[in-house]
Amino acid sequence: MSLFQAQGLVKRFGGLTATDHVDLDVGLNEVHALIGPNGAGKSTLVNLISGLLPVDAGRLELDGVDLTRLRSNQRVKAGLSRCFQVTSIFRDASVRDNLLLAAQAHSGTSFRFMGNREHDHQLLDTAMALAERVGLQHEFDHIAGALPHGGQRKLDVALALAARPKLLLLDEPMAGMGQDESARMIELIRSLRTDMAILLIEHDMDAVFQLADRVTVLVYGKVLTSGTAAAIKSNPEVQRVYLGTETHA
Ligand SMILES: Nc1ncnc2c1ncn2[C@@H]1O[C@H](COP(=O)(O)OP(=O)(O)OP(=O)(O)O)[C@@H](O)[C@H]1O
Repeated sequence: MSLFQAQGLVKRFGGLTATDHVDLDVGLNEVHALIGPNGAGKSTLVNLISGLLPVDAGRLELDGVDLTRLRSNQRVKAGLSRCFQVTSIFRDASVRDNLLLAAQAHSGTSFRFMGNREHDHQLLDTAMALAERVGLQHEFDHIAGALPHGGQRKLDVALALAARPKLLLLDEPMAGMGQDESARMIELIRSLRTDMAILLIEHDMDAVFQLADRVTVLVYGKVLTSGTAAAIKSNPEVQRVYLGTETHA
């Protein structure tokens, strides 16, 4: 039984069908990558899943909860967190303050019976634990906007983790990174899968094939094929329509 299921998703922009009856499922602790050439509909699909765009048809379910008509913030509460292609951090605030805000936002009613001091300590512990989770504990007091690009992406991941997601959507986490930063991000993503499932949209095929258990290939809004990373890598049709075009690009 899958943790997450999308069934028959459709999204039209005028005459263009950007998402054409897409089915997708992600299992517990699975890293599932979504790939496809530019304009294939990856971002649209992620926007439908996270609730940024309403679906025209289809159904979304996470851990038995129907997400289809829920707003983005309700989907976060149901266990769906998202990192953005463009980082969503507060650049002028410290790593600590970014994480404190996120911890506060997701603290819900769990601190209801605590005094103010105890509450503040608990939030600080949570913020530090999040920093440690992504390897930013030594940059805790640094200004977020002054972190190197890879550090900012890690902070973005930590902000998404504050919601304690069951499914984490990562939209091009390796974008704009050099080789060393990419390698560290790959390690981080690999370490997260013990706690959650991950849907990864990524152009870096090396990263995709290092991380993904399964891969779904989108072309012109439709699922071309879906399978294990090894099966996708050796699929001649995928090589022709996607990997081949990447090589030539
Ligand atoms: N808001 C919108 N209004 C109209 N057309 C849109 C809109 N968003 C996306 N599209 C179109 O839908 C199609 C899919 O776009 P989408 O951005 O989802 O693809 P993508 O696979 O994420 O591409 P990329 O890899 O370049 O980010 C494209 O033809 C795009 O022009």
